[in-house]
Amino acid sequence: MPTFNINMIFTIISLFVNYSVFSLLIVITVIYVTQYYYRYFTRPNPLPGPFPLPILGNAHQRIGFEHIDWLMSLYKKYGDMYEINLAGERVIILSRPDLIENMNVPSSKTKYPIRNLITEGTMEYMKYGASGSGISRNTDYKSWKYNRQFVSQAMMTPNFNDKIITRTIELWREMESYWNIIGENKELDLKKWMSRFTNEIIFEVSTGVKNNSVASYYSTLIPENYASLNKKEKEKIEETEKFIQSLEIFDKGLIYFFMFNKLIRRYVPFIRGQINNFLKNRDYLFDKIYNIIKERRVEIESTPLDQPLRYDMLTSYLTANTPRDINVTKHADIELLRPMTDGDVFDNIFDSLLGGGTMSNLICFVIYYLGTYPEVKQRLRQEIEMVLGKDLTKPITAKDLDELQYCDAVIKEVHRHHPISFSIPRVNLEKDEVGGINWPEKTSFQMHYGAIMKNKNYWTDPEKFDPDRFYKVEESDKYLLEKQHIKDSFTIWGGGIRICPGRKLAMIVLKCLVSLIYRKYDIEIADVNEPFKCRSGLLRVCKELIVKIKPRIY
Ligand code: HEM
Repeated sequence: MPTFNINMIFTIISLFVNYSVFSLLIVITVIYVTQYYYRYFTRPNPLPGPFPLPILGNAHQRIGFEHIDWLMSLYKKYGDMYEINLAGERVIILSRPDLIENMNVPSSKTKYPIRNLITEGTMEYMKYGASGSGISRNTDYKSWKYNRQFVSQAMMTPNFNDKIITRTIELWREMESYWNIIGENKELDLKKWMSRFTNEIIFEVSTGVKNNSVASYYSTLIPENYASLNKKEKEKIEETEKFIQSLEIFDKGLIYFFMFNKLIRRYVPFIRGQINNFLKNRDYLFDKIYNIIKERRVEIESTPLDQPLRYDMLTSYLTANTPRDINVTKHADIELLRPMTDGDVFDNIFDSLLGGGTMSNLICFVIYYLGTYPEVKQRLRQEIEMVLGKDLTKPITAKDLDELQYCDAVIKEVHRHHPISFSIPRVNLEKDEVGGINWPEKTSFQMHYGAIMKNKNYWTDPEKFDPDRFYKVEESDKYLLEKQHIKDSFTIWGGGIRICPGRKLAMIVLKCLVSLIYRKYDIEIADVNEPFKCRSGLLRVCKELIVKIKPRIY
């Protein structure tokens, strides 16, 4: 079957010059559709999956579903290995541990060093070049490695864990003081508080600047306080709030650029409106972050050489491989010795800010589950008391956090049951065999953990919520399947060389905050009969969590 190029289209147009535009459109459509289905029916390694439409692929079948539920319903219909087509890209969905074992190899020799190909949608939304930059969407191994070393290094700086713990405790005390003023009988949207909390921590770690997002949010809730502020203070609060909201809007927009191709994004009326709003929001957000970078660059340049620079990720990126370099570890690889481009610095900071948002969702999920499983909350409290003692003011240490093993198990079980990262992409840069089939290089796969983490062949009674399946498993015979399979069938952070570099930081903040809250307070879900308000695009996020916070009765 020949491919139709522009000359042939002109020839066809000249043939039909006497016909109406309408007839011409019909002919072009027939040619396009025939060619589309010719390609579809002759594709290599056809797999079961929903039947696609030209231009739309399978996007129309997803309408009315959350992404996580759509993938799950297709899994139930088509099995462990099926294919979908979104924005013109064929994606193979894998829902069994043995199908994905090659994808999480923690070695530079992995055939799967990248997550996604840079699509035309990613290029538009992220304003990327062909290989991306920074870390998470980078498709060039050397450039990814170069960027990743700085994030890994930041997490390894001396006292990093202690600093995060101290900052989490400080910010918790501040947030607690606001909650106490608001009073125990008021309903709060915990999701809003948690996004500000995690954003403030991650913003400070990444940029070295305090953005006071918790205090700003509090001010917006108390009209008398807000009214007493001067114009400049109000503007600052509004700006901080706008920034947090725009990160959430950006996140929400991602799926549109993965699902719909340019034609749909540009010309389908309802979608076009949404896309324009997402792009406007993106421009605001990117400008804000670029300005932060520019300002810090000027500060560094105007700091005399004999004065030390403070340590934060942004300063580490801006000074990398320059005479002002504050990084302790230097690489021997000559190609890793260049200063960072603005694009790299931007993407690395942006990745961290998005990671902060993810943390707030997992905290909300944990709090929701603890609110609905009182016996689990009770056991968690016993552990917190055992590890931290009865003095409610005693600061938490890194050693305490290590000992909070049941807390660890609760977080894991919440994520198994209600995952944020339910489907993690991988692309092979070399041919590989998956499921007994040979796949050419640059095939897009998704490791469908949403299904893997609920598969009865790997999990005992998988629908049951029970943190014990992660707690001292080796010491009991209750969860034999888990004993054998957890390593390959569970994840929060992904795996292999692209595993989340923020996982240690996220676990510290999560465990710290859970202990600080539950040792002193009770969180009641306002309406336990209401479904948990979440949505899912590429990740599952909490939309709202209305609670009442009450001091604990001993
Ligand atoms: C509860 C919070 C978080 C969850 C559930 C989470 C989850 C994930 C997952 C599943 C991946 C993909 C890994 C893979 O492909 O195998 C990832 C990648 C990544 N995460 Fe996180 N993350 C969280 C917090 C953070 C934080 C706080 C940061 C910032 C410091 C961060 C920075 C990143 C980056 C930069 C990547 C890309 C890594 C690469 O491509 O090399 N994440 N995360």
